Amino acid sequence: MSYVDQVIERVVRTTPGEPEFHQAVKEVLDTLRPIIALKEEKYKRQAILERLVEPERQIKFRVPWIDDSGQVHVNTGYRVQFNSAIGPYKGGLRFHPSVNLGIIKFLGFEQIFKNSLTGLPIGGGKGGSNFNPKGKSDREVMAFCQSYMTELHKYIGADADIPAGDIGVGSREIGYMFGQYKRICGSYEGVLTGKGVTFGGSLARKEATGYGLMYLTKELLAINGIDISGKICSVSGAGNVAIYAIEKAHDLGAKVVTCSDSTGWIYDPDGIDVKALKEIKEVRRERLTEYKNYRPNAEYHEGKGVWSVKVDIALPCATQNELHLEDAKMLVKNGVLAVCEGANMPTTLDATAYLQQNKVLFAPGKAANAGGVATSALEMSQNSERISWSFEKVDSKLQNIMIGITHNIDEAAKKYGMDGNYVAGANIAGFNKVVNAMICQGVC
Ligand SMILES: NC(=O)C1=CN([C@@H]2O[C@H](COP(=O)(O)OP(=O)(O)OC[C@H]3O[C@@H](n4cnc5c(N)ncnc54)[C@H](OP(=O)(O)O)[C@@H]3O)[C@@H](O)[C@H]2O)C=CC1
Ligand SMILES: O=C(O)CCC(=O)C(=O)O
Repeated sequence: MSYVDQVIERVVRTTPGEPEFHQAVKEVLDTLRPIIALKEEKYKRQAILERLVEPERQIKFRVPWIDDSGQVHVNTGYRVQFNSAIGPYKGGLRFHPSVNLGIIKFLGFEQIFKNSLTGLPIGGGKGGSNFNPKGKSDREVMAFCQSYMTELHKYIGADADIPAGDIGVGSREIGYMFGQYKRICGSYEGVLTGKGVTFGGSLARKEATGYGLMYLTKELLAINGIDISGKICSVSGAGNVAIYAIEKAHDLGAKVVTCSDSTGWIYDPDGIDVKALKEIKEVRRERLTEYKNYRPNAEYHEGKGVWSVKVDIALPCATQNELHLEDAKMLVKNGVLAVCEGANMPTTLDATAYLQQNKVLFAPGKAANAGGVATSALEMSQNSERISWSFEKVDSKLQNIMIGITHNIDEAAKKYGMDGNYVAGANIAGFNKVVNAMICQGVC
């Protein structure tokens, strides 16, 4: 059995019940085979892969909180500090009822390579809870966030581990957690990113993941001789990443005709109205059923279906494993040119393979959505310097980072004879830097 297969087998055997983590490890290690083969003995002796797939630390804790009626609830909190070879742990917090250790580990593992691709000094981590913020009052969300931070503060710090947002965690939650950290530690420091701009947040962080996705998509198409202007796109999700991906796609001359949430999806042939979407999702925190009140010509459908619409570019921006083989087949049948992932691991392994076999340009999330964490790292720089940069300055740095990532993954794929395989390109480029740092730092 090859070294890669031994490590995959060991991961599956020793971490039962973590299918998303297994999926992420398989995807990365499979594409790294040619690189690992070049130095197999050295990596084996150093147990590089065994160290890479084992988190440096995983923290699991009780989060008790009181609802508005006086009832006490208990949720489980997590923080997985995966790899600090190239910088302090960095990665978001997810509050969603589906959260478990395996999901946080897959996200933390992906984050190692993503953060490496940004070119900035940040290691990989992720956290969250099975708490569901949906339908909770602001006071209940605050009570939960304060309780979560009361435990988490022991393990994080501006130079140690810097969490941010993810599904279910936006500026409201980050604000409550920042307030509690400050209160407990008596320290005003850049311990979280995605903060409000009046207390240390960076301009353009809110927009960064979605905008970054579109900067990379535009560049990837351009490398392949295609102009993004005039292209029709489908987006899934209606949260932070989806909203700002749609906004930037429209700025770039493309038209997004779909979005979705966990209950249904919208088809708007005139292009999604971003102002209405922001009002529904960011301000009123409502369901997408409300969209028809703003745009009577749009269609609302229950359940899933965005990938059945004929488009040039598909942008999954909701959650993991939301684009399946049947969806990939439908997209290919409808002539899709590119699939660029705004979410983390939204495309299943067989769907990814099908898209690649059918010559669809496929940009994996760890490259395509890296603009969020990159801008978080820019927020950390501003916090350290005690200054705030203008929106334009941050946005221009973000554009340069995303263009850099696009060329980096393209060149890495070419260098190892896998021209056009951007999954391999992203994994190779991310891996090389982290492994080099791990070897230089000795056995730790
Ligand atoms: N925020 C960031 O900066 C970054 C986020 N990401 C990734 O992007 C994705 C979206 O994150 P973000 O936009 O921040 O999260 P949000 O919570 O802002 O939005 C998530 C959206 O996806 C929908 N959704 C979530 N879970 C499911 C599900 N199980 N089935 C169907 N729809 C679902 C939500 O529906 P509903 O409205 O009903 O809840 C919502 O519309 C995630 O994969 C995240 O890890 C990646 C990089 C950075
Ligand atoms: O901004 C960050 O630190 C993390 C963003 C994130 O969670 C992600 O890239 O998946």
